[in-house]
Amino acid sequence: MPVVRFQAGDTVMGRWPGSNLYYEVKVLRHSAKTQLYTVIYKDGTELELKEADIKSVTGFKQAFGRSRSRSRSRSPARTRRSRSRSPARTSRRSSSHTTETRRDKLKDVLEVRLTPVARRASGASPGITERKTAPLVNNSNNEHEKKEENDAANKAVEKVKEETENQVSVRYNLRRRKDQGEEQLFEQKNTKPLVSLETPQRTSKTSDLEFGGRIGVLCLLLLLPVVVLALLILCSQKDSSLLGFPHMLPPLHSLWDWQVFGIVLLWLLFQAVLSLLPVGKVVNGMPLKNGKTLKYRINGFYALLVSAIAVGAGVYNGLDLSYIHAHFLQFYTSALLISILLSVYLFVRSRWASEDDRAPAGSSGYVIYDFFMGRELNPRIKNFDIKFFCEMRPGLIGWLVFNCAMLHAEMNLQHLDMPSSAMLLVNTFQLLWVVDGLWHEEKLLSMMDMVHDGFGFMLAFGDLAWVPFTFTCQSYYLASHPSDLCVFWIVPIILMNMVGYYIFRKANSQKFAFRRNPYDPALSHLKTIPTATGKSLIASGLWGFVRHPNYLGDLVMALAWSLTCGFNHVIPYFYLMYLLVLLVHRAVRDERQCRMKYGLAWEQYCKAVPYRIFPGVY
Ligand SMILES: NC(=O)C1=CN([C@@H]2O[C@H](COP(=O)(O)OP(=O)(O)OC[C@H]3O[C@@H](n4cnc5c(N)ncnc54)[C@H](OP(=O)(O)O)[C@@H]3O)[C@@H](O)[C@H]2O)C=CC1
Ligand SMILES: CC(C)=CCC[C@@H](C)[C@H]1CC=C2C3=C(CC[C@@]21C)[C@@]1(C)CC[C@H](O)C(C)(C)[C@@H]1CC3
Repeated sequence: MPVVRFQAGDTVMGRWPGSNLYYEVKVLRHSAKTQLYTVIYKDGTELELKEADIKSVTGFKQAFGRSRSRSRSRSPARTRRSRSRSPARTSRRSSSHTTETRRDKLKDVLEVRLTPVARRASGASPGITERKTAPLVNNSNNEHEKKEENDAANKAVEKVKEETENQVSVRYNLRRRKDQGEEQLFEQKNTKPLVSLETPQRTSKTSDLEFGGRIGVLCLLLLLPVVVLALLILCSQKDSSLLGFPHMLPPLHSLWDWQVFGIVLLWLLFQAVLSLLPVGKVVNGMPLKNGKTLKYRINGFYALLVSAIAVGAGVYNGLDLSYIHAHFLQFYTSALLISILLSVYLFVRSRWASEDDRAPAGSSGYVIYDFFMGRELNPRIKNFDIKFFCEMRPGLIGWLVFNCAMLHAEMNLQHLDMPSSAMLLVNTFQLLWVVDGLWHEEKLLSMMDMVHDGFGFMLAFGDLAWVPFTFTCQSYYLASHPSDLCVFWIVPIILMNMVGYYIFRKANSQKFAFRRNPYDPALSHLKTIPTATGKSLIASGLWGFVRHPNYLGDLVMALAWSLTCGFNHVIPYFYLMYLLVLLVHRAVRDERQCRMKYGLAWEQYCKAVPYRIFPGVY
C-alpha cells in the first residue's frame, strides 16, 4: 500500500505545468486509484499532480534558503537577480509576511491577472495594464515582490471585485488547443479547469520532436558539416562562382593537419583554464527540475581581455596570423572532429545522467535524435560546465582571432598598407557584438539554450565549428575579394549597424531588467500584460512593436555586416540567411513554450502585438 505523503488541507509547493516553477498550492484530495493529488492554485485552478511534482513548503524553503543566504552574503546584486528569476524563491521570500496577508494579496494578483478582456474599463488595449501604481510598502529585502503584490492589490480594488470564480475558471483555459498542432497535455474535465497533468519535463520521453523529427535531424547531422566545408571552399576561391564548385574540391589529404589539430586543442585548453580562474562573480543558474540551482563563474569578459593580450603578445613576438588563413580548412576539420568526439562523449555519459539532469528536449529514446539534441541539460565535470563554456568561449573568442587573421591575410594577399574599409567595418562590428555577448554573459543562463536544450551534437558542433567558421564568412571572403566602399555606402552601413545594435541591446536589456524587477521606476512607462504565473509580458515600446524585437535588431546588424561585402556574391550573406532561418524557427519554438507557460495571456499579447519579428509580417 503506497504511503500518501500529503493530506487534504496541506499547503505545499506544486509545480506549474510544463515549467520548473513551483507555486504554493493547497491539497484537496488524493486518489488511491490514479495516485494523483488534486491541488488548488491561488487563482482557483485545480490540477492533478503527481507526487514527484509536489514538495513540502519547509523542504522547499530549506533547499532554497541555504543557497539564498549564501549568495546574499557574497553579492547583493547577485541575490537580487537570482531572487527575481525564481518564482519558487519568491514564494520562499515572502515567509516574512503573514501568510494570510500574502494570500489575500496574491488572490487579488491572480484575480486581476485573469480579468476578462471585455470587462476592463481601461482605455488601454485589451488585457494590457498601464503600470502607474506606486508601491504601498517598501522594504529592501522584499521590494520587488511587495511592489508586485501591492500594485496588483490596488488594481484589484479598482477592477476585480465583480469577478466570479466561475468566470475566472472559464476564461483561464489551461487546455491546450488541438488546432495549434501541439500535443494535448491537459485534459479538461467539468467546467473547472481540472486537469490531468503529464509534466513534460519530468516524464523521461520527449514526444514532441523538433527540427523535423528523426529524419530532419539526420539530414541536419549529415548536411551541416558539409555546408560549412562548402562555404569555406567557396569563400577561399578567387572566382567563387557557385557553378565552378566541383572543380574547387581540394584533395582529401589537404584537409587534415596534425599541427593545426594541436593548436585547436591548445586553444580549447587555454580557454578552459581561463574559465576556471577564480576571477569574476559566481552566480546561480535557473532553477532545475529538482528546484536546485547550479553555480556559474562569470568571467568571459576577462577571458577575452587575457586572450587579446596573449594573441597581441604573440603577434608582437613574430606570430604570423596569416597561418590561420592559409590553414583555415584544416582548422575547420579539426574543430569538426573535436565537436563530433565531444558529442559522442556527451551522449555516452548521458546514460548515467539522472532524470533531473535530462534535457526536456533531448530524451525521445531515438538515438540519432537524442544524439543531435543532447540528452543531458548541463553536463559538468566537477564545477566545469561544458555547455556554458562551449557556448560563450572558444568559438566566440576564436571568431575574433580568426577575424584578425583574415585582416592580416587581406593586407598580405592584396598588398595593402592598411586593411580595407570593409574589413575594418566587419571586424569592428563583430568585435562589438562579441564584446557585448561576453559582457552580458550571465544572461545566457536564462536563455533557451541553457534552460531547455540539451548539450548534444547541435550545440557542440554549433559552438565549436559553426560559430567560428560560418560567422567569419564576411572577413574570410574579404581576404581574397576586395570590396571598395565609398563614404556614401560606409555611413549608411554604420548607421544600420548602430540602429540594429540599439534595438538588439535595448530589447534584451529591457526584458532582462523587467524580469529582474518589474517595478523598476525606469520601466514604469511600459504597458504590460499580466499572466497567471505571476510574471507579466511587456506589451509596449520595442516589445509592443514586434514580439521579438531583439531578433529584429540582430538581423539588422547581420544585414549591415553582409552589405560591407557588396553585391558581387551571395556568400557574405550566408550568415544573414542562417540567422533568418534560425531566428524564425527559434521564434516559433519560443512562442510554443510561451503559449504553454502563459496560455490566454500569451494569446492576448499576440493580439496586441500581431507581428512576430518584422513589422507588417505576421
Ligand atoms: N547570432 C546567433 O546565432 C543567435 C543570436 N541570438 C540572440 O540572442 C538573444 C536572445 O535570444 P533568445 O534567448 O532566443 O530569446 P529572448 O531573449 O527573446 O527570450 C525569449 C523569452 O523572453 C520572454 N519574453 C518573451 N516575450 C516577452 C515579453 N513581451 N515581455 C517579457 N518577456 C518576454 C519569455 O521568457 P520568460 O517569460 O520565461 O522570461 C521568452 O521565452 C536575441 O537577441 C537573439 O537575437 C539567439 C540565437 C542565435
Ligand atoms: C545550424 C546550427 C549548427 C545551429 C546551432 C545554433 C548555434 C550556433 C546558436 C544557437 C544559439 C546560439 C547563441 C549564440 C551563439 C550561436 C548559438 C550557439 C550566442 C551565445 C552568441 C553570443 C550572443 O551574445 C548570445 C549570448 C545572445 C548568443 C546566444 C545564442
